[in-house]
Amino acid sequence: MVVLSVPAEVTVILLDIEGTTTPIAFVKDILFPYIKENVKEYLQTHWEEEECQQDVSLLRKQAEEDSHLDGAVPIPAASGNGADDLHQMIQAVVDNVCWQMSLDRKTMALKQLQGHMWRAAFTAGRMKGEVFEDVVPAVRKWREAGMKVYVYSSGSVEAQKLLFGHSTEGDILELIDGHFDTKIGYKVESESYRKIANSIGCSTNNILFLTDVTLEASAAEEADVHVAVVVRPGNAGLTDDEKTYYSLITSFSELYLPSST
Ligand SMILES: CSCCC(=O)C(=O)COP(=O)(O)O
Ligand SMILES: [Mg+2]
Repeated sequence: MVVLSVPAEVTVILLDIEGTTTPIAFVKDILFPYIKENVKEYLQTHWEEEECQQDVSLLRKQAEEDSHLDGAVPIPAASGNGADDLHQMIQAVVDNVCWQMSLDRKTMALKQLQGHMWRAAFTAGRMKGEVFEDVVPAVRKWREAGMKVYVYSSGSVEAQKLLFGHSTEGDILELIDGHFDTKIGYKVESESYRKIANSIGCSTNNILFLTDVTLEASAAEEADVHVAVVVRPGNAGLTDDEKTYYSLITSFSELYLPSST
C-alpha cells in the first residue's frame, strides 16, 4: 500500500465532501436529482414560511448579480398580484435553480436552498449520506492520535450535518470538530483557507486539506496549507502534470501519522 506521511506540524485535517469522503455519484445521481424533481413542490408548500422567503431573497439577489451571464434566469420581485403572479414567481425560482445546477454553481443562495430541501429527506430516513468505507476508521484513528478534523464543502453547513448525521455509517457527526462552507469564502480562493485557520485558531501550515479538485488544492497551497489530492472512483481525471505535482491518495488509510502506531 502507498503511504503518505503527514508532516509533523499538521494538527488539523480538513476534508472536502464530494469526491473525497463521498462518491461524486451520490451527489450527482441522488442529492442533485432530488432537488430538480422536488423544487417546485417544495416552493409551493413552504412559500409562506420565513426560511423559504429568505432563500428566495438570496436567490433573487444572486440572479441580479448573474444577470450579465449567458442564459441567466431572472427572478422578478413580488408584485402581490394574486395567484398568477405567485405561479410565475415560483416558476422563475425553479428555472433559476435548474439553470444554476446545470452549471454546478456553488453559490451560497443555491446551496442554502438545497440544504433546506434535503432536510426533509434525510430526517425522514428517505436518504442516507454515503461515505467511503475507509473514512470512519481513518478519522477515528486520526482523532485518537490527537488530530482535529474539520469539513470544508460548498454544500451548506446544514447540508453537511445532515449528510454526516444520517450517513450509511450512522450518525458520525461526533467525529467532526467543525464545519465550513462558502460563507467563509469559495474553495478556489486562498483567502478562504487563511480565514479557516484563523477561525480554528491555528496556522495554515498546521492544516492538511484533502480534496479531489486541484483548483482547490492549489488555492489552499497558496495559503501555505498542506494538501493531498484524493483519487476516488468516478472523480475527474488528473493531468500527468497534476499527478506528478500533487501527493495523491486513493484511500484515507494511506495517510500515515508519525505520532500514531
Ligand atoms: C451535503 S454536501 C452536498 C454537496 C454539494 O452540494 C456540493 O456542492 C459538493 O461540494 P464539495 O465542495 O463537497 O465538493
Ligand atoms: Mg470535492
